[in-house]
Amino acid sequence: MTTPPSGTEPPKPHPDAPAPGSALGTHYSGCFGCGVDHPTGLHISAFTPDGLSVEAEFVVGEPHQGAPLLAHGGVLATAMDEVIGMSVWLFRKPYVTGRLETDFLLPVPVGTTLHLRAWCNGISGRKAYLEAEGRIGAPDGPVAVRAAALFIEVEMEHFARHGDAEAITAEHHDFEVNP
Ligand SMILES: CCCCCCCC/C=C\CCCCCCCC(=O)SCCNC(=O)CCNC(=O)[C@H](O)C(C)(C)COP(=O)(O)OP(=O)(O)OC[C@H]1O[C@@H](n2cnc3c(N)ncnc32)[C@H](O)[C@@H]1OP(=O)(O)O
Repeated sequence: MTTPPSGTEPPKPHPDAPAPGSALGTHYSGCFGCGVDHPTGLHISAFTPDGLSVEAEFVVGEPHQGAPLLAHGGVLATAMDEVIGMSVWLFRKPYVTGRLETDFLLPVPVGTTLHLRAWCNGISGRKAYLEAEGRIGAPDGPVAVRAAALFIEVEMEHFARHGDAEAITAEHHDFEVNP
């Protein structure tokens, strides 16, 4: 379910994608994954090396423990969800997570810098097929976490209808609630 149908072309960068090397801002200041105003969030900040994929570093801290001095798997899955969500936003359409599969290959001690990378394997209709990995200590370090995801394209109205339209217009000035 997270593998693109055969014949799906690899994606090309969107004409409005950020330039290679650009930092990606937060999509919402209150986001648990990337929000700058979130008091206890993961505060993941990322950049795109190529307009198609995303790279970020996440330092595992004491608030992220599951077992003593080891990262909680759900926190690591959140980090994967976040960088995958950032990477699909490069295609300049809103998507939500439909399915997120996570493989935990190595324990991740508190204090570890996880080097995260997310990329898209293909888009077919409303479905985007994505992957991510988290490597310990360096961009070519051992893979501790791997994820595969199916994200589903939605209208911006999805967030207004189910969430807070005013918060969206406050941060996405191009979004009109009643266009
Ligand atoms: C202030 C601004 C805010 C706005 C910012 C916008 C830009 C964002 C930018 C950057 C983001 C960066 C970071 C984000 C990171 C976090 C992402 C998250 O965690 S998102 C939250 C968790 N996910 C949900 O809450 C989804 C809840 N689910 C739903 O709302 C619906 O189920 C939805 C929209 C996913 C699908 O519902 P339907 O009614 O539109 O469509 P149907 O027909 O059910 O599905 C379409 C196709 O997808 C398949 N599908 C759907 N769910 C599936 C699943 N779980 N597994 C497999 N296939 C699935 C279906 O089988 C169908 O396929 P067939 O067209 O028939 O081939």
